[in-house]
Amino acid sequence: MSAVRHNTRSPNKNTLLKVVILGDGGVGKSCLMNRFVSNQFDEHSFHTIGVEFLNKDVEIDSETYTLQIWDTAGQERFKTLRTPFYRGSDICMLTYAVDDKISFKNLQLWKNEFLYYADIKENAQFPFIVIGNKSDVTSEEREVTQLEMEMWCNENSITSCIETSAKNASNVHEAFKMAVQHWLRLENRADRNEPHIDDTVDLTKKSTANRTSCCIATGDE
Ligand SMILES: Nc1nc2c(ncn2[C@@H]2O[C@H](COP(=O)(O)OP(=O)(O)OP(=O)(O)O)[C@@H](O)[C@H]2O)c(=O)[nH]1
Repeated sequence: MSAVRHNTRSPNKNTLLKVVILGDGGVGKSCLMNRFVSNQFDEHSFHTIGVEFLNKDVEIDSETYTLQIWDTAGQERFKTLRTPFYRGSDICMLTYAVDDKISFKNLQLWKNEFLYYADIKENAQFPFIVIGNKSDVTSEEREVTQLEMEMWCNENSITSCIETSAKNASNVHEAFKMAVQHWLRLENRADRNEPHIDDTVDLTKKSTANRTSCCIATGDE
């Protein structure tokens, strides 16, 4: 499986994207999915066992994308139930809770687990997005700053991150939209680099590959 799949979009057909949400148990993965898909929030959400998925359409630049969102069980004891579902993912949301430093420190483990079980080469470009959920908590309860999130992303070459609250619906829609936009950037880049059969290669010309740089967005777009 390639890290970024070749674009097969056609004008009348929705693009189906598999989005997997990973992170420690209790950071709010199920609540994020339910807020996004059904605009509902459950104060007493139960732990997920294995995986669950829901579909939701998003529109970006007049194109519709169907997101197949996979909510996984964050607890260690469910590892063998969740990891078989990583393969074929188009987007990975690495999630922590801003009032839980350990869940933030564990992002590295989640990233590694995803790369391993999705069978993606370490150095391949893959659309990861980091989500700091529970941004509604008080400043006394907060254990991870936005700056710490941005620094971690920089160190890990992740260009998209955002703080959300599934509870008060802040930035939830934006997070999923940002994830698709990130996927599109990599997809378009892969398209540009795709050689065409009738291309003539000028070996005397130096490469001027026009790499777009993307920036971290941490608030409303
Ligand atoms: N304050 C606050 N609480 C939240 C938010 N999102 C989720 N919660 C609460 O956090 C708890 C865990 O939420 P879940 O969505 O079940 O967490 P999860 O990451 O899916 O957990 P696992 O299924 O065990 O992996 C629940 O009590 C939610 O009500 C949020 O944005 N803010």
